Amino acid sequence: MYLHGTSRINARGHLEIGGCDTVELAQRYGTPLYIMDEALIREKMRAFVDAFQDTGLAFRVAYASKAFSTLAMCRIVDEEGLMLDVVSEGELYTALSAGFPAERIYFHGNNKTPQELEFALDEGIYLFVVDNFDELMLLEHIAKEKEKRARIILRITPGVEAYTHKYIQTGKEDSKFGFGLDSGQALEGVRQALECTHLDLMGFHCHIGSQIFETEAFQLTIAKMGQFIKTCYERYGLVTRIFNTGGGFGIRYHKDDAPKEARDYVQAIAEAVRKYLHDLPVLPEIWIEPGRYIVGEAGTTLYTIGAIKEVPGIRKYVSIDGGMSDNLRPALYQAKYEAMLANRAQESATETVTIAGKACEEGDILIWDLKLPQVKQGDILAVNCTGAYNFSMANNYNRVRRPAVLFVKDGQAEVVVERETLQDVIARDRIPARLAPKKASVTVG
Ligand SMILES: Cc1ncc(COP(=O)(O)O)c(C=O)c1O
Ligand SMILES: N[C@@H](CCCC[NH3+])C(=O)O
Repeated sequence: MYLHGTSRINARGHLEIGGCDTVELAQRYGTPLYIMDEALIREKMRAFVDAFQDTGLAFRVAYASKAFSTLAMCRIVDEEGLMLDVVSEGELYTALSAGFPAERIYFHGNNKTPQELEFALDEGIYLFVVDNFDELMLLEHIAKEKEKRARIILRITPGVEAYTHKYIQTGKEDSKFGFGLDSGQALEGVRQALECTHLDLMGFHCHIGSQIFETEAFQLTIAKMGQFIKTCYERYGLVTRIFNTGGGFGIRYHKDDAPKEARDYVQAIAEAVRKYLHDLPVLPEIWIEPGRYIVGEAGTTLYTIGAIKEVPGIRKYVSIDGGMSDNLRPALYQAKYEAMLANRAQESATETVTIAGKACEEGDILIWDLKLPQVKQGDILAVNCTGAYNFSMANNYNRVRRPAVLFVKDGQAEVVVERETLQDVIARDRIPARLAPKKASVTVG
């Protein structure tokens, strides 16, 4: 397994992250357990900022909080001075509750509700990324009622197909997101936005997908957007102040993945910006909004190995105490992960096994054909690169309790999200009086 950030094998032959022995963490906090390497998160954020600083462009780096959003994470984003992209009132509420300044937050989403728009407007967020004509009218109406002005940028679908899973391609013309560029919707969106008396059109956004390795897709997008931005200036005199090129930068989940460094992505973006936007009256501020690249490699999930079943001559299923409830990505995108035995990290692989989750679904397979030392019940499996879209997509299917999240750094482990309790599982259930039991039958929990 590829070791990221502060991960290493310690003298006891155990996987260590952030100076903490993961086997001890599993014993102390239980499994499944999400572990986040705080130093690596910060390093990734700084890599983008440093790379942009070297380009000399005016820029902003945002963190896409959908990848992993908790109060503690928002504190780190704030301390590192990044902007924050939220896509729901829940993410916005999390950020504000963490003391994240509203003026560094902006709001994404293809169906923001009136309640969400009002909440965000009242809190004074920096801007809204308007996704469609209906939202444009709705936001104008709400801002007018409140006698406020809202900054906006329009989300444009540039018609670029990035090489990634089709469920996470978002830049193609046939997408639920954004104003289509090729169809002319984008230009019409600009015309309508400029007529809105309570909206300030600051610029544009586009995001072509996620887990993208090639820089060419970003450059092609900038080329198309550069042309569009020029057309907007010529036709409407619109000076584009902000051009957000989105996120989507790929990471190394698996040995076959070949991502680039933050610097490579930024240099490619900067090169394309200079090439395709140089003849504008003002070069817009360039924004990016990575999620996965910042937190993905920083996350590791620990599981305890339970039942082992051999299907003679076919395969050996090794079951863990989690699965698609804490990591939906293999079931949803056929995502591939690497893993190791955290308690026997120096031992060489002698068998090929399939890691099965505990959900009541045949498709709950976390990793097919993984090479490990001879596995025993009670071993601790560490799956790496689980920092993005694992905790944030976790669910209670089968009424499974969602795991705790730890931040580890310099030998210290801190719980940033508690493990759900059995009481949490039923906390919002109500029994109508007519169905009330004579007495509760549970004695634990
Ligand atoms: C609009 C938008 N911005 C940013 C992101 C973050 O993407 P990633 O985590 O791949 O960087 C996404 C998710 O794909 C997105 O839809
Ligand atoms: N959740 C997805 C990516 C989509 C991100 C947001 N548009 C993943 O796990 O890869």
